[in-house]
Amino acid sequence: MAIEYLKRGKSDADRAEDDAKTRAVVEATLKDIETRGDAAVRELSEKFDNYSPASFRLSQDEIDDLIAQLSDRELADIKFAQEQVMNFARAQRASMTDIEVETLPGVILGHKNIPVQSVGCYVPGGKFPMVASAHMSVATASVAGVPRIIACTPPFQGKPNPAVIAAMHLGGAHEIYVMGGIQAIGAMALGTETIDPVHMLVGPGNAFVAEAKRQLFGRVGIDLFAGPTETMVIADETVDAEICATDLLGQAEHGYNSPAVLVTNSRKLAEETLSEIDRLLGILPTADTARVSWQDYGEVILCDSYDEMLQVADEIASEHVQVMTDRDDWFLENMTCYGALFLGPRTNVSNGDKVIGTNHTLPTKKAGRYTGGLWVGKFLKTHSYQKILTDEAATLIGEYGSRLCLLEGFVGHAEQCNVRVRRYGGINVPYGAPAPYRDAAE
Ligand SMILES: NC(=O)c1ccc[n+]([C@@H]2O[C@H](COP(=O)([O-])OP(=O)(O)OC[C@H]3O[C@@H](n4cnc5c(N)ncnc54)[C@H](O)[C@@H]3O)[C@@H](O)[C@H]2O)c1
Ligand SMILES: [Zn+2]
Repeated sequence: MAIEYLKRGKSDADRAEDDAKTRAVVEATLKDIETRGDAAVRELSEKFDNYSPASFRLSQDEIDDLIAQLSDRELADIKFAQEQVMNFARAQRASMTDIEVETLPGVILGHKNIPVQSVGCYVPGGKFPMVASAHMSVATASVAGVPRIIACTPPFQGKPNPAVIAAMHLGGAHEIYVMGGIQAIGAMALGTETIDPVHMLVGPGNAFVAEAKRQLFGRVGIDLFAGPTETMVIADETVDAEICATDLLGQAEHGYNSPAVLVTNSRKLAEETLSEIDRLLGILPTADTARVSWQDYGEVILCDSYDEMLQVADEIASEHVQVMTDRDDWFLENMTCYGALFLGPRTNVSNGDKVIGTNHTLPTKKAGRYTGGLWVGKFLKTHSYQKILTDEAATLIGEYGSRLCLLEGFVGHAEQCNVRVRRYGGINVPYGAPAPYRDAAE
C-alpha cells in the first residue's frame, strides 16, 4: 500500500492513555454510586453539572410546562423527525419475524422476538441538547414494544432542555430524569433508593458515558459502544474542497475529541480541503471545539486507488462514512466495517443525525467491526424453543442424543435421553448406556 498521510492525529499510545484515565474515573464513580445510591448521584450532579433539584425525576406538570415553552414550529419539527425515525424503525421491525419450522417429522423448532422489559435511554446534553438522540432510543424502544422506558439527560445550561424533554415525552418515555454522565448511567443500571434498575442501557454519550456503559455490560445489557462522534469522508474529484471541509468540521464540532478523516485519491482535493478547513475555522461559531478535534484527531489520507481507499476505510471502521465518488454504490457493496454510510453528495451525516430517519446512535472506536448501530432489533431478544410432537421423533432424537452425550462423557445428560427412549420408544436402554444404533431411516 502506498498511502500517504497529509495530516495525522494523536498517536495510538496517546489515545490509549486517555482511555486508561477515563476507565479509572468511571470505575471509582460507579463504585461510589453502587455504595451510596441517591446521595452519590446528587453529589456528582452538583459537582459536574452544578444541579441539585428537589427531584431529579420530572413530574407530569413539569413536563407539560417545558413542552409549552416550545413554539408550534419547533414542536412540529421535532415531531417530523421523530416520525421519520419511527417509520423506518417500523419497517425494520417488520423484517424480523418469529419463526416455527418442522425440521424433522414431529420436531418443531422456533424462535420468538421478545422486547427487553425495561430500558434506560441516555440522551446526551453536555455541550448540545441532543434532541434527536431521544428519537433514536426512546421512540425506537416504543416501536419495539418495551414496556418500561426511562430516559435521562443532563441539565443544559442549568435546567432541563424543553426540546429534549418534549422529544422524550412524545417518544413514549415512562419516566424522565434530569441527570447526566456516569451518575445517570450508574443510577439506571444499578438502581438507587428512588430508581428501579433497568435491564438494558442504550444511547450515545461522551467518553465517560460510553465507558460507564461498557463497564456495566454484563450486569445489564447495552446497545453498543457509542462514544464521541467520528466521521470519515471518502471523496474523489467529483466533489470539491468546500463540501469535504464542511462535512469534516460539521462533525468535529461535537466535542474536543471527535476524529474527522478524509480519505481520497486526489492530492489536489486533499490539499484544497486542508486550506478550506483553515478558512472555515475562522468563521465557524463552534470553531473552539472543532479546531481542537481537528488538530488532535483530524487526518487526511491520500491513496493510490479506490481499492486502497476501501481498505483504509474498513481498517479505520469510522462511525459515519460519507462517500462522494464516481462509484458510491461500489463502496456500499464492498465496505464491511463502519457505523453507517451516507452515499452521494446530496445527503450528509447531519441528515442522519437529526432528521432522515436512520438511527444516529452508532458504533465508535472500531466497534463497527462487530456491530452496526442502534435499531429496533437491539430492543428485541430472540429466544428459541423446541417441541417434540410424536413418540417416533422422541425416540429418534433420544437415541442420537443418548450416544452423543456419552461421546462427551455426560452420563446424566444421556439418561435424560434414555428415559425417553424407554418410555416413548419401548426400547430397553440400560441405565447410563448408549442407545443401540438403528438406522435413522428405519
Ligand atoms: N456515537 C454516537 O452515536 C453519538 C451520537 C451522538 C452524540 N455522540 C457523542 O456524545 C457526546 C456528548 O457529549 P457531551 O459531553 O456533550 O454530553 P454527555 O451528556 O454525553 O455528557 C455530559 C456529562 O458528562 C459528565 N462529565 C463531564 N465532564 C466530566 C468529567 N471530567 N468527569 C466525569 N464526568 C464528566 C457530566 O456529568 C455531564 O452531565 C459527544 O462526544 C458526541 O460526539 C455520539
Ligand atoms: Zn453529529
